[in-house]
Amino acid sequence: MSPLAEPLLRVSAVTKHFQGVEALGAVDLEVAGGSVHGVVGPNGAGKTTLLNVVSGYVPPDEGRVVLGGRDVTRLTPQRRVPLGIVRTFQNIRLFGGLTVLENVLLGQHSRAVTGARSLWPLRTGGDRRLRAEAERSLELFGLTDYRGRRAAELPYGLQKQLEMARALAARPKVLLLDEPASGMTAEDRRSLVPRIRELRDEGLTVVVVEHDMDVISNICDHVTVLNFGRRLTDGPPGQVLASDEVRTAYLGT
Ligand SMILES: Nc1ncnc2c1ncn2[C@@H]1O[C@H](COP(=O)(O)OP(=O)(O)OP(=O)(O)O)[C@@H](O)[C@H]1O
Repeated sequence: MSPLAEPLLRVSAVTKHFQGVEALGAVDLEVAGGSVHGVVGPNGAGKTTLLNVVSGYVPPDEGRVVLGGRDVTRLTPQRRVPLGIVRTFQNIRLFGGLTVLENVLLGQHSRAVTGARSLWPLRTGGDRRLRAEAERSLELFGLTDYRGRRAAELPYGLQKQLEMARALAARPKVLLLDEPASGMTAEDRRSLVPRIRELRDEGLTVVVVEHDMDVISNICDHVTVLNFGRRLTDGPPGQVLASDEVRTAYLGT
């Protein structure tokens, strides 16, 4: 990002404590539109808390979250989705009894309305445009052949892909992925990389928390490293991941 460009997402001086533990201490994050931005760091560094603050699941003690110039710090997660902040979770949260396609259709409607009307496309078969969009999300994540299967029946790696397909269906401006590669087979991990790149090439902005450094270095334009709730450093992945201070933070030596 050029120093003059306004980031699409800006987190400013966010602090969060849990019972005296500082999970985040005055953390800044600037995410350029159309980029993939990685957030890495050792266990307990504050990565998920940062995603929770950006998506609205955890209110910060101090600091601000601004999307496209609009302050969203006080909005609920549900109010942030239609504005374009959509996330996946470390622990999968799907509707196991619904089909793969139905899960994606529900994802589409989380961007507009909540309550009974949000089930409208399931009841009526949905309109063609929404269907086509849902099919596209399924295709992108290799789920087309599974569209009629109950989500709970899918193997774990495909459930993770479905979580991403459903989040994508909400048409995010910023897609927040919490450990998308965790629990996936090596093959699933390999297929994740081109999928996320393709989304970025289409203009989507992605913030990804991930422990797999191969995935991070293959998909990210920029990486922020957290350590003990503080921003240790940030920059291009090659430079950041090779730095001595980052290696020391990970190895604890
Ligand atoms: N709801 C909570 N209640 C109490 N403490 C919490 C809560 N959420 C996070 N913490 C604490 O805040 C700190 C940061 O946790 P967080 O989950 O954000 O780290 P992380 O970098 O995502 O870790 P991991 O890589 O293990 O998922 C940890 O000390 C954690 O125990």
